[in-house]
Amino acid sequence: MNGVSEGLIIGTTVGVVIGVLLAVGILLCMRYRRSQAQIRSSSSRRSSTIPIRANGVNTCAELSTSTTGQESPREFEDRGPSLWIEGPGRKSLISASGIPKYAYKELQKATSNFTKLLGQGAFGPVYKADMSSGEILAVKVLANNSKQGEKEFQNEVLLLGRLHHRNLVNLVGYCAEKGQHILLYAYMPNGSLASHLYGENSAPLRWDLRVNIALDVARGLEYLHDGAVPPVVHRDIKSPNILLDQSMHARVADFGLSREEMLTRNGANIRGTYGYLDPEYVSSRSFTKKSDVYSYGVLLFELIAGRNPQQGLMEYVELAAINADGKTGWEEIADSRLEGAFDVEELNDMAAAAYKCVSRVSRKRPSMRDVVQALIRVAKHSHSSRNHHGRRLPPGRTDDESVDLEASEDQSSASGHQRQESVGSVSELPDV
Ligand SMILES: Nc1ncnc2c1ncn2[C@@H]1O[C@H](COP(=O)(O)OP(=O)(O)OP(=O)(O)O)[C@@H](O)[C@H]1O
Repeated sequence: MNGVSEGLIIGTTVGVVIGVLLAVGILLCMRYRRSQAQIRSSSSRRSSTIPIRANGVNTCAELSTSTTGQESPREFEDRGPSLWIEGPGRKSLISASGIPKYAYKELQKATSNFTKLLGQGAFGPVYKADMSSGEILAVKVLANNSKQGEKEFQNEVLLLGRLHHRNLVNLVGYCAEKGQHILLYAYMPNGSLASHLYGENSAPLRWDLRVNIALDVARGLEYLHDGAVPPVVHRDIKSPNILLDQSMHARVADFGLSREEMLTRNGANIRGTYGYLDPEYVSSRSFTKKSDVYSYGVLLFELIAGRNPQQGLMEYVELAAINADGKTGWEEIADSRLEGAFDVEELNDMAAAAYKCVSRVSRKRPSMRDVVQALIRVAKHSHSSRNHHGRRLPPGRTDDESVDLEASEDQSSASGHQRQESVGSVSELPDV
């Protein structure tokens, strides 16, 4: 009898424990579901505050899983539907496709009432902002008088919220208050490539840094052309739009913003910057990825020659091309500030790639994917000769690039591209 009552007690206790555990489990499950639903509705409320306007090539609906996008939103999304970020005095919910909205007052304080001017661009002034969280941002206030301000704002907020790459100046927030349209970007402490190439107070850029910058920009553009779906055409690649971060990595800025149209002498409207404009675009008015490739070729020649188009860069290039057969002999246009400290083979390979990019016939220009592969080989050569002659890594730049270069090579061979190992492999680019 004793045995029976003991069994009854044990059975009842086990039953009660299981019941309690089940009840707690169900409760936790319900709370979790409710919090997920709240997050979802809150994030969709936030997304709906972002003005959306699908508008041709400069709009991006979704990103592909392209291997070129090291920081692709797909990766971001895979970590969960949304992330919370917290800073002193504010709490923002970031949805996978959205970006945080900042209060005008907060920006007013961080920019000392919009007095810390970094510079003035075609879209309006850019200020440095010291946020209370300790973050430093660049705040671009879109000019009120800009006819296209609203459209550009809508384009960029929507587009940049979805584009993430380490070679792009990523949008980190926006503000739409008091009739103002403001874009917030990561602050690039080393300024623009133009300021390094042409600034009187800047030390000359070393050759190995120029090679790295060329590859960084090519990767940023490759991501825009081949990683974004639908593809994004930049339309204004030039040295002032290439910014350098704290490690001297280059990042492409100002994409998604459509510049005010310029009037040509014959009265027709074109967009972009003189000297970088694809001649085919000027005659056909049709801007394509290959028009970006042309502007990128001009930028490569800027890196080589230390001159900009306003200083007669392309005339200089055409003169040199007469002697250079397109592949060798480019050293005669090398920037005098380099004082001969460059590898002739690397310079010729970079110039040969640049020359193909600036072909007058767009279909003869390489894709950015091909340019990246050619520049990887130049950069690899540059890295290995630096290692051979003792390490001379730029300040802040680590040797992890060599790992990156390997990874990208693997990707190209995985996708069936057969590449030869010599530096002279730019010959694989289409002939001009
Ligand atoms: N994220 C940033 N970090 C640091 N400085 C920046 C940043 N964005 C812009 N700047 C600086 O602010 C100034 C204005 O930049 P903006 O991009 O508006 O115009 P721009 O590229 O000089 O000219 P344009 O608008 O004609 O292309 C430039 O000196 C630029 O280097």
